[in-house]
This record gives sequence, C-alpha cells and structure tokens, in this order.
Amino acid sequence: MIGVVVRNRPSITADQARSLAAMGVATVHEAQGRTGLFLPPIAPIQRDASIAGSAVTVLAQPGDNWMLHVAVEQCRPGDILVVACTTENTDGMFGDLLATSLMSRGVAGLVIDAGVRDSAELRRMGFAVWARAVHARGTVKATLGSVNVPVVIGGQYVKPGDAIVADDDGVVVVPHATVESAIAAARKRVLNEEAKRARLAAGELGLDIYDMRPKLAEAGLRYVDDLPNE
Ligand SMILES: O=C([O-])CC(=O)C(=O)O
Ligand SMILES: [Mg+2]
Repeated sequence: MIGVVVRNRPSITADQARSLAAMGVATVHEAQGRTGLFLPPIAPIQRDASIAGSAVTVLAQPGDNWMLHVAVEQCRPGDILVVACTTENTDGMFGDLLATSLMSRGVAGLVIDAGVRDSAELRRMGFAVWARAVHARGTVKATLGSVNVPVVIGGQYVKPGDAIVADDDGVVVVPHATVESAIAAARKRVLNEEAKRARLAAGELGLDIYDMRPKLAEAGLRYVDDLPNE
C-alpha cells in the first residue's frame, strides 16, 4: 500500500512498555516462543539503551526520507518509529534534525532498515537508534511511501501499534494482541532465571541444575583421564 497515512492504530500502555523494556529483547523473544526477533543487520548505534513502545510504521523508498517527515506528525509520546524500506538501502535517511523533532513529541526511539547519520550527535542527544547502517549519504524527498501500514522489517511482519522492544541485543516485535501474554510469560522466565542465577553464583554446575548428565551419557559422552594414543 503506497501513498497512504493511517491515523488510527492501537497503543500499548506506559506500564506495558516499562515491563517489556525492563525484561529486554532476549527474554521477550524466548518467552513468546522464540519469535519476532529482527535480523542482525539492524543493530544499535549506542550502548546501554533499552526501550519499548508502540510502533509507528513507515514504508520508505530507497534514498528518500519524505515519509519520515510525514510520520513525525503521527507520533505520540512513548512511540517508536519503525522504518522499513521498499528495497535494500543504506542511505542516511535520518539524523539529528529528525531526532530533535521526534524528541519534541516524546518518541522513545527509532528502528530503521536503512542508514542514519549525525550518529555522534544522536548518541550525545540520548536519542536511541537501531539501524542497518551508519552512512552520511543524503536523501531526497521525492517519492511517496506510506505511514502506519503493515511492513516487513528485519525479516519480521510489524503492524502499526505492535510493541517493539529494543536493547543492546537487537530488536523484537510483540504483536499487539499478545502483549499481555508475552509479558506474563517473560515475567515467569525472569523469576526462573533469577533462581538459576543464584545457584550458578553459588558454584552449582549447569550440568547438575539442568540434570544433563544422564542425557549426555545416553548420547555417548565419555570421560577419560588422558588423551587416548592415536
Ligand atoms: O535532514 C536529513 O535529511 C537527515 C538528517 O541529516 C537529519 O535529520 O539531521
Ligand atoms: Mg543532519
């Protein structure tokens, strides 16, 4: 769908966003059955940023950031701008000026399957970005795309209003309809990991905690004292 701006879309609550951000990408991804994870070319340009929010989606054309300017107006506090491209592109569609505009609307961050520039300034501003590339090449404003239509980005299908979680480990999407169940499953996982962490810190082995020895023996793993002679 090209040449459309959709005004209405669902949102997650601030509480849901806080929970998802605190639990992080790896836990949320595991908790929802190892789904939703973006492919690694889309990576953070900073360290130690951990955000979650509702997706405002953009379908942009390569080398063209027109639709990003259109999308800013559709953003609400806590949203995350999610920019997919109609074809592979690394041009610097986004920089400190667009970030300034998004920050003035309370946007939590940007996930973009293209390039960004002014990267040092973006870090200095504290505007969190996950991008395919850092690339200074400028873009034009000439071809229509769309705002708030479903997009495919990082190998995942993202609908406007889906929850996006992003941190140092990457980006994961949680479909809007399953946000509550994903949070509940992720909480369970966090509690379970806390118990394991305490046992590992006390020196217990994963081999014993996970009862791996019988299965390893069954698979044929042997322990010998010395390297056998050839
Ligand atoms: O203006 C642009 O085309 C992108 C950019 O560098 C900025 O937002 O600062
Ligand atoms: Mg700039």
